[in-house]
Amino acid sequence: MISLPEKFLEDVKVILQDEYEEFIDSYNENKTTGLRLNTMKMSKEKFQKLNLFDLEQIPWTNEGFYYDESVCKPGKNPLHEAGVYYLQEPSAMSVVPKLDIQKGDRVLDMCAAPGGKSTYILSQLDDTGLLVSNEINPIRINALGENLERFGARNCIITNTDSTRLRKAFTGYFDKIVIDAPCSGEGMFRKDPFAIQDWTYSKVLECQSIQKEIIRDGYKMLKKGGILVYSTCTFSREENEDVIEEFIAENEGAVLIEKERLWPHKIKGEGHFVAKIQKLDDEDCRVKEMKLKKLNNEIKEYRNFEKKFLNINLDNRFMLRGDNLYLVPDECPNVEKLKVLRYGLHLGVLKKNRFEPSHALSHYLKPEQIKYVQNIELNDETIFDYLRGNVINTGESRGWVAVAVEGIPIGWGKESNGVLKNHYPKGLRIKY
Ligand SMILES: C[S@@+](CC[C@H](N)C(=O)[O-])C[C@H]1O[C@@H](n2cnc3c(N)ncnc32)[C@H](O)[C@@H]1O
Repeated sequence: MISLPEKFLEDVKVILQDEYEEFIDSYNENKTTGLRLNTMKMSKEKFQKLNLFDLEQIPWTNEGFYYDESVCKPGKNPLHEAGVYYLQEPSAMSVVPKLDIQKGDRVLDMCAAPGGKSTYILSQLDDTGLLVSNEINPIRINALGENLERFGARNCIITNTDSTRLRKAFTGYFDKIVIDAPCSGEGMFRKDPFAIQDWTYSKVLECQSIQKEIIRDGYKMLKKGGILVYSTCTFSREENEDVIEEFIAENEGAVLIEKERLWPHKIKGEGHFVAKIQKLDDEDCRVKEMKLKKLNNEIKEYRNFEKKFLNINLDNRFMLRGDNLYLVPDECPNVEKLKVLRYGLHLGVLKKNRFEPSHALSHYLKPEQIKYVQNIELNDETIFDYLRGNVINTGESRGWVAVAVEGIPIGWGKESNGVLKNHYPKGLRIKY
């Protein structure tokens, strides 16, 4: 049995009373592990037909499955690199369904890295609406960028700022907001011994003060009728009910729709707290649309690439940042005052007399939108060679070719004289 902080145990005993022993016994069980399907890339039916990893349905999430990490490693499967699924702790999958995302919604994820909630929101938006995915930490934001890119994000802006600046930019703008707040991480104890070492009661109180600030700012960014979902992976009353109750008491128009605790002795998961609030009061919104310059000659090389290698013609909602070309979301607020990591989909780089497509573009496009696709079966070792950065002998000379696994594009290669030169990004190449 792992050794847990005394004060933590005392507080949980007060909350759980008769159930306390059952809760303590759950620390003798193994941690649970799950994956969540990206339905923009593969249907549930097709995924289940592949019969991988001996999966078991997670009851509260249609797209979520348990797997047993002692018998399989889904993180090392090429479908993971292809963005077909995301590895996520099962109880954390209970958060996004509470948002009841509708196609076309404007959604904000305020504390987004590494992307567990944002990737889920993206698949539910299904290439419509807008996701603003924000992360305050400039290092953690890189993993967020990679995960969103892998999921095939187009209608997504990634910002790197604090809640106050965000509030000033987006007052009254969003239909849905998720705050997966920084917390003392008590629900991580079974998963990560460092979380136990790192825990102190002062950390609980420090987190509470940050949480109160974030929820205040978050609420201001909702439009009338909008929904805010607040969640933590911790058990303390201070960071959960206390934050929500104080907030509701201070805001007349805020209605608590539901709150739920997932306990590891009651469900198969590490534990979570989720509260859903609706805003009934008015909020003035002054957010302006981003002004886009029509680009013609500047993007000539992109248009040449498109004509030669794609089967689609993208709308002229382009933006140039240096020589980086972006396709901005259909609805794009002016974010010029914020620090932005991605303005929608990064299409690629305009170089002298040529266009080089981005890795993100290969993940966004459907195979039928690409002229040349080199498909590799999941059980063919060649796919691992590609992911390691090796060249592939194809015997053809088609130029830009998307490499796909089970029909899902996973990256680019440039083919000439029968050889496909590898363009899988160096930082993502696998070492096994
Ligand atoms: C629980 S994690 C988010 C996990 C993420 N939602 C997911 O599902 O993958 C909380 C995040 O809040 C960020 N954070 C820390 N302090 C913050 C603050 N003052 N304002 C906003 N976010 C903060 C942390 O960097 C961390 O990435």
